[in-house]
Amino acid sequence: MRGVWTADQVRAAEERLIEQVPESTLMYRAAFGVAVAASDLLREHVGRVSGARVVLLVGAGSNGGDALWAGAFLRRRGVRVDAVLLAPDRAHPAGLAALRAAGGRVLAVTGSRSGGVASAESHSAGSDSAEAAAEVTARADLVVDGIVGLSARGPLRPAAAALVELVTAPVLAVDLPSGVDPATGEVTGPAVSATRTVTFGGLKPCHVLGAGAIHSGRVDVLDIGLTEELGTPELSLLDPADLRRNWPVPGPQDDKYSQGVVGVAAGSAVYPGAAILVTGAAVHATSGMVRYAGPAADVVRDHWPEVVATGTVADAGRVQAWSVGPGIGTGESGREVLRHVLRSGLPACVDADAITLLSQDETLWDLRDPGVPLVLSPHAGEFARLFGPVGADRVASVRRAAAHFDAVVLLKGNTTVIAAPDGRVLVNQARASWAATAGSGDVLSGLIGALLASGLDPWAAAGNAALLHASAADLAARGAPIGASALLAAVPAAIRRFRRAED
Ligand SMILES: NC(=O)C1=CN([C@@H]2O[C@H](COP(=O)(O)OP(=O)(O)OC[C@H]3O[C@@H](n4cnc5c(N)ncnc54)[C@H](O)[C@@H]3O)[C@@H](O)[C@H]2O)[C@H](O)CC1
Ligand SMILES: [K+]
Repeated sequence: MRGVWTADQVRAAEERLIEQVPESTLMYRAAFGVAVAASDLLREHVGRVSGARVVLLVGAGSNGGDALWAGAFLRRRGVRVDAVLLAPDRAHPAGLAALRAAGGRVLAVTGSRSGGVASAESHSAGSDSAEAAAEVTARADLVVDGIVGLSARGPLRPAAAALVELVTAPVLAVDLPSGVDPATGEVTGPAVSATRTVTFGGLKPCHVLGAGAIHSGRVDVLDIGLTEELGTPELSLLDPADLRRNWPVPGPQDDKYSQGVVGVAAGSAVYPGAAILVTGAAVHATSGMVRYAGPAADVVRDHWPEVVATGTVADAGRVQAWSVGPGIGTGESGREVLRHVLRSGLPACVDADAITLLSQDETLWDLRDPGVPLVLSPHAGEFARLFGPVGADRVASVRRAAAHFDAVVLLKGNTTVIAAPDGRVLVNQARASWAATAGSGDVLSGLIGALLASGLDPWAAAGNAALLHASAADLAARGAPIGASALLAAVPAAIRRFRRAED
């Protein structure tokens, strides 16, 4: 599992570390890491380091300081470095002196009320027109983004925004791509699109959430001594090694019952698709047995002969967990199915129509045994019905909902957020949006139900299912749109890939 820490946590860790190590040492370490990454990128994209042109975009804070020091290190490798100071009077003094001493060129740009590069003023520090800054930026082999870091607030100021829009070269972001909200990953205006980001101590929310994850490019975490001081992460990400360790596979002593039998209550005679998809996902996710209960029993049997299918949940037989909801409808028959599942005292993944039913009829909650795990897996619309609009801070909303319902809540989306009632949060950022297709959520329900039946902790069940689901979508799509059936068919290949994956 990889941790993700908030800006406040990082600052607190830095304060503790500074009692042992001078602040400037941390900046050298950070800047040295940035310079190494910049050299790598130059080799990769330009084929050389010495003689290549690097432009540093430098803001008012220590993020700019990191960039300036990195520029000084790069000068020693023969790189031609231009620093564009976006807040010339507040540029990091020691960093600026170091860059100058190393022979770096400095251009100062200040924004005006009307904003933008064209209205920049000159500054005593250098040659200094906004046009000159725009020109060097447009000609750079690599741009180092030191505009803002952890203390970024709101959209980029106009001068920075205008320069960012001119960049065509690969960008190395220092700590995080400027223009992205550090806490939520939200992008509401011009923002740096980094090829690579070098961050310090640990990942921050903007590296893994929403548009921020895309704008960050590849993220390298550099331990400058902070990592030990960071404490409990705010969020976590599952990595392939977690999935490999967690995904249940049969052992020599296992039989079809011992691995956990999953019950599927989904679909209807008129809409059998959900039944087929949820059941199919459960069949592919784990070995053992899947029982289907509902009006689509005949179709399910035709499709998945290995499934034990019955007409009603009451006749389903023994299961260890339920996957309930997709396609059951929001009328009385669906309500009766959900009642049965909630009364059963078994772990359940509650999705789709079952979520709508819960949002319409509060009394359904009373049927639940509070000691038994529940996973709610809404999309944003269902979440809104259940708990109110998600808002910009998805993590905070989902965490509140999980505590409120005393359930694991998995909010689907390009960034899937999975919160446990005790406040733990997992996020899974899909690399592409191929899973945004009808029926894809049904597949996820089946995966979660199967993992619950195998006895996995419900938070881990939901998280592992989300990671596997996104990976199956990528594998199936390979660059072209897919339907949920193709996603479902790719589930075994995705499991195989994780089970073979190296750490
Ligand atoms: N603790 C660590 O991990 C280390 C961090 N380092 C680097 O330091 C920055 C954080 O530095 P800080 O001075 O706190 O803040 P910023 O550089 O992010 O800049 C704040 C500065 O920028 C102005 N500003 C805020 N929002 C905007 C905006 N939208 N547009 C333009 N300007 C903006 C604001 O006025 C402030 O003055 C961290 O990211 C690391 O890169 C260390 O060097 C190593 C240890
Ligand atoms: K930055």
